[in-house]
Amino acid sequence: MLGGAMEDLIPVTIITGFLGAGKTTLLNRILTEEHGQKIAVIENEFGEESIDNDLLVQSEDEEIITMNNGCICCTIRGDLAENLIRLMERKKEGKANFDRVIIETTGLADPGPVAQTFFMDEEVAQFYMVDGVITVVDAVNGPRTLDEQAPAQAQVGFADRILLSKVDLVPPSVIEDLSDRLHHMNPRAPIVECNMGNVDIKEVLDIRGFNLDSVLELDPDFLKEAHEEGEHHHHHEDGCTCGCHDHDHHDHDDHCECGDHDHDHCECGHHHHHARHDDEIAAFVFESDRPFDPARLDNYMRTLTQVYGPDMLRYKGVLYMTGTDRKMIFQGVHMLMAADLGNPWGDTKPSTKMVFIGRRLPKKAIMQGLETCLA
Ligand SMILES: Nc1nc2c(ncn2[C@@H]2O[C@H](COP(=O)(O)OP(=O)(O)OP(=O)(O)O)[C@@H](O)[C@H]2O)c(=O)[nH]1
Repeated sequence: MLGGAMEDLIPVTIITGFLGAGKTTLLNRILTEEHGQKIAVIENEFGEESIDNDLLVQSEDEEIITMNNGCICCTIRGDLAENLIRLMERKKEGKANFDRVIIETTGLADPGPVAQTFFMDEEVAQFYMVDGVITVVDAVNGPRTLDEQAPAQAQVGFADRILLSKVDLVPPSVIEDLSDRLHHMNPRAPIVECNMGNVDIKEVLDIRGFNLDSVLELDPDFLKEAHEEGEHHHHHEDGCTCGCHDHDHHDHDDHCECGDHDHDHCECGHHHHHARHDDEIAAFVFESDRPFDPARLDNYMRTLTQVYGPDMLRYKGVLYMTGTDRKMIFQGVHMLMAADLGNPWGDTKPSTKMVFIGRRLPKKAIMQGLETCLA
């Protein structure tokens, strides 16, 4: 189960970001700041020599475990669980003193399986909870990395917070474009600029990204664009002349045949917000004023995750359901889902808002599928 945010669980922050993005710089900054927290660090890197370990400032209070015989998102995932358990045993024996853990992944790691360790491994889940996934995106190399590297995209899709590093090295227009792009890939994650890892600690620790109680905050502009785009589809189908026969995929650019890959200037005259980059990872939002039928939704979500789970990075929603006057808070990571009753709707008009972040998900089919679950 996700989100069993019990007070005595040790919060774990997962720092990801592509090679050279600035993860170690950020981590060093956190470790040197006066925040009064005792932090254990798990460093994962490739290669036999632990280089980053030497780069990390070390004080006597810190536990630093280096895992350099493989990648914790794949080959040595079991070792991560083992290390976490060993760390907890040492804490119990009074040999290690920490009240939170930070994991720095390799630049190529997919944070999904790393986060899943905390839900799938029962022993680990007994002691630890994921607080959040922080993804560092480099403003200098980020745009190219996102174009070329699937793991970099997954890291963005998975993030609870995106930290933009090296903003000191690029003009504001680059930051603006990159932020815009990241926001469309993952509207859930606030984007925070950080220079040499310099960021308010509150943006990194205790963000409760996996907490079921946390509200779903989506930028109204993103929602507005999502609506406009929906309207556009209908309009488009009525008589578009751009020659693109697969309008459902227009926003993802998958099968667009209009031949214009810079859709900002697509000659069909329409404005394609999402298609500026052929990003594998994208987000969409489902909204409705009608309540869901719980059994139908449960059934549908199970089927959906069975088929598309590997490509469903993060999904979250505040749901309007029949049979209760309370909000249903729902979220998932790949195949794992969890739902919990939240506060009563009270004076607010009940409505559903769900966001899906994934790898080339069939947006139209999922929207239609969800529609059939409405009462
Ligand atoms: N100018 C500038 N340089 C930065 C910033 N953040 C990091 N760097 C530099 O970028 C380089 C890479 O930073 P690291 O923190 O080692 O990056 P990393 O993500 O840990 O790299 P890997 O462990 O190789 O994946 C270093 O030389 C840093 O000093 C920043 O905000 N501005």
